Amino acid sequence: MRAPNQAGAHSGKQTKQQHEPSSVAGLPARQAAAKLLSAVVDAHTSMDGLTDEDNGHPAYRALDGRDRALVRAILLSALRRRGTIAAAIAAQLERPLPGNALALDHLLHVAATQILFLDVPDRAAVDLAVEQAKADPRTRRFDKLVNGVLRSIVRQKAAILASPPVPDVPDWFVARLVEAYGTSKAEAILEAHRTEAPVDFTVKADPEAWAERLGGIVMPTGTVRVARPGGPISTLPGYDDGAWWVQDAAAALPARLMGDVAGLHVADLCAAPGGKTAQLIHAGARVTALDVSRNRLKRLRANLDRLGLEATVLEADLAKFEPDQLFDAVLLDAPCSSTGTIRRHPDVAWSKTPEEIAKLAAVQARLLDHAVRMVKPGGHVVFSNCSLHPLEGEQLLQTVLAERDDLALEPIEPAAFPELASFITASGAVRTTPADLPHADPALSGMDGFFAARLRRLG
Ligand SMILES: C[S@@+](CC[C@H](N)C(=O)[O-])C[C@H]1O[C@@H](n2cnc3c(N)ncnc32)[C@H](O)[C@@H]1O
Repeated sequence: MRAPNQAGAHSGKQTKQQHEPSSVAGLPARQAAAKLLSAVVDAHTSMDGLTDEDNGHPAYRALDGRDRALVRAILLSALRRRGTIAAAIAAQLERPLPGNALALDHLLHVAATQILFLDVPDRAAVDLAVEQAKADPRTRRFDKLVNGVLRSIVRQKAAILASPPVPDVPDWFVARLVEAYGTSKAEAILEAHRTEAPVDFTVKADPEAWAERLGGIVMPTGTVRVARPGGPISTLPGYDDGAWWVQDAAAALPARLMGDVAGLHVADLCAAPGGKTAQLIHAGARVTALDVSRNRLKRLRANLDRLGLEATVLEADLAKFEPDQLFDAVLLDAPCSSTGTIRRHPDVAWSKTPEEIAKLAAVQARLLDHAVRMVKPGGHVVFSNCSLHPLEGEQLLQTVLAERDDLALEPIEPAAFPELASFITASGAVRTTPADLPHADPALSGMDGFFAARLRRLG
């Protein structure tokens, strides 16, 4: 198949997209999927924002519930398997698409995703893609190429899916993983990323009984894990009674590193939507939960209400916050690149950039400085985030500790936390990745990438 030449394809930047009104069923959903895919990979926008039911992308909000669900499904698979899909498309072309053929590229990705990974009839995926190409001046002349490439992918589907895996994240991301974890662990992380994450629950009590009721298993760390819950979360048993909350197995670890917090006044900084706040209150702490985001604090309040738990909630920017008292202990679950959550949010690998990771590391160092000032001398500060990149974890901590003499790392002892032993690093911090907590069933494997360290304020 011949790829279009540079002159024949126009980038979104050069030509305004002019969609003709479409009466073809299913076409608006595919058009919206291509627009949102472009927003993630070209404009580095997060999928959560684009698919927000009230404030999301207009093309998404114009769809009904069924089409919105289809767009989300297309995007999740298109981003999770982007390398595989790109390779399948490239293999059908005599030469690569030019870099400015973005609209055509996104259209092909959206259609190939449906053919390879979704339960959409192949014929519908191909025909709608051809219609989509014809409806857009940037792609109109390539309708035959679209048809040929996609039909070829349909014919080769089994072989494509059986071929050796290629990375489904950008090259820089692979390089960072290899640098941090070595080739074989990096490959295991990339493999874990290919399967959708299970749903994890932190339960107030009796994990075995809840695992049975929810149709899941109890993980070695105490989290209840369900591969495919039988319906929306809010319809599951125990939801209305506040018996549990959804929280990845790795996200449940940092609060536990604070040890026995019963009776202590603990500040949960960067607290929303409140998973760790709930753990701390449930463990007997008096908790002040602070976050800068009003919307996210609304979710925190709703979550605590449902769980029947109480905290003092503060809307404030931690970087400017001056407490009128010092806390016994502080948890800082800092805003980060979220690259540890790639299985749940496959857009993260494509929407984040190395520059952003460096900036976020600097923000976190500043927030940690404020967090330390808020704890009484002798008190614990647990610092955590859901990044896979050492720049935001191991390296950040090393720099902070080298710069200040009022802070010491208090290593996590495997004897005190035997269930965490395999995640404890040589220096006594906790590091998890999606390749950890393996299970024979990939749908029950893995956990988010997290870094957590326990520090003590000395003076
Ligand atoms: C990783 S999330 C926290 C997740 C939460 N700890 C939990 O377990 O549910 C990071 C949070 O940091 C908040 N945040 C970002 N910058 C902040 C700042 N300068 N001050 C306070 N909160 C901030 C964000 O609004 C976000 O809710």
